Amino acid sequence: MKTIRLDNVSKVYQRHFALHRVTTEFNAGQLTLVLGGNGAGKTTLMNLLATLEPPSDGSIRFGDWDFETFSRRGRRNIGWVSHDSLLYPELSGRENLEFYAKMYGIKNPSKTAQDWLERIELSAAADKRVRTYSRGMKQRLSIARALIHRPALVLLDEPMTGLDHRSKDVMLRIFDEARSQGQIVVMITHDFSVPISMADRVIILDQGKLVFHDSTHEGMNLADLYLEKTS
Ligand SMILES: Nc1ncnc2c1ncn2[C@@H]1O[C@H](COP(=O)(O)OP(=O)(O)OP(=O)(O)O)[C@@H](O)[C@H]1O
Repeated sequence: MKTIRLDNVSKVYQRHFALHRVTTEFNAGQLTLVLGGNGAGKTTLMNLLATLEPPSDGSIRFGDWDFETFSRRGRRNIGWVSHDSLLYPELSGRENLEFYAKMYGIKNPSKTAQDWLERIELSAAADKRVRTYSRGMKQRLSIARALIHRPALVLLDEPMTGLDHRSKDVMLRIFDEARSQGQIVVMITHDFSVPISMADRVIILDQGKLVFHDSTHEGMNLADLYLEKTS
């Protein structure tokens, strides 16, 4: 999947526009940061991209597929990191990853799990139960859980909030890898310590409208300014 294209997309809840005529696209090999204050429509946008709910109006195309087809046949191509880690606390980190690898039908689940444990720097704690992990360790494992099947679309809802430096560094490296492997990466953040420069593109939502999108260096600086003003 090379591009996800939104054309005049609106989402209405009880006569309230959570999103209002949003037109934009997300491309393979790009990391897009989605910014905006409370109630701006960020979560609604993620829910539409994850095909959890359809738009009220407008169209979303996932590569060659329309929304309906992608929601029936394409969900396997999504990796989502949200507030729910979807990890099993009584299993070890390794067991969690092996479980998900098997669920996705990955050929060599043990080796794949081990590779991921190394990439997220959790080899030493691999056989401890997840309930004993720190927040940062859980979050790193949760990223590996979401990306283990190499989804074409990676949705990240505030993945960096409250993380220690080491975990942040690991996350940034994993996002970079995802981008260089041609995945479409979309990340919501409220965390103003996330470097804007890590993104290829920034979009800002305000009361459901897309008020800013840019991928140039100057644009990134403007987005930085916006963040300073609104934080
Ligand atoms: N299921 C729903 N039913 C009714 N209204 C909703 C629903 N989901 C979202 N909204 C409304 O749509 C608007 C956008 O909400 P959304 O959660 O997408 O914003 P957000 O940018 O993610 O905000 P936050 O950062 O506070 O989570 C808000 O006014 C919200 O109250």
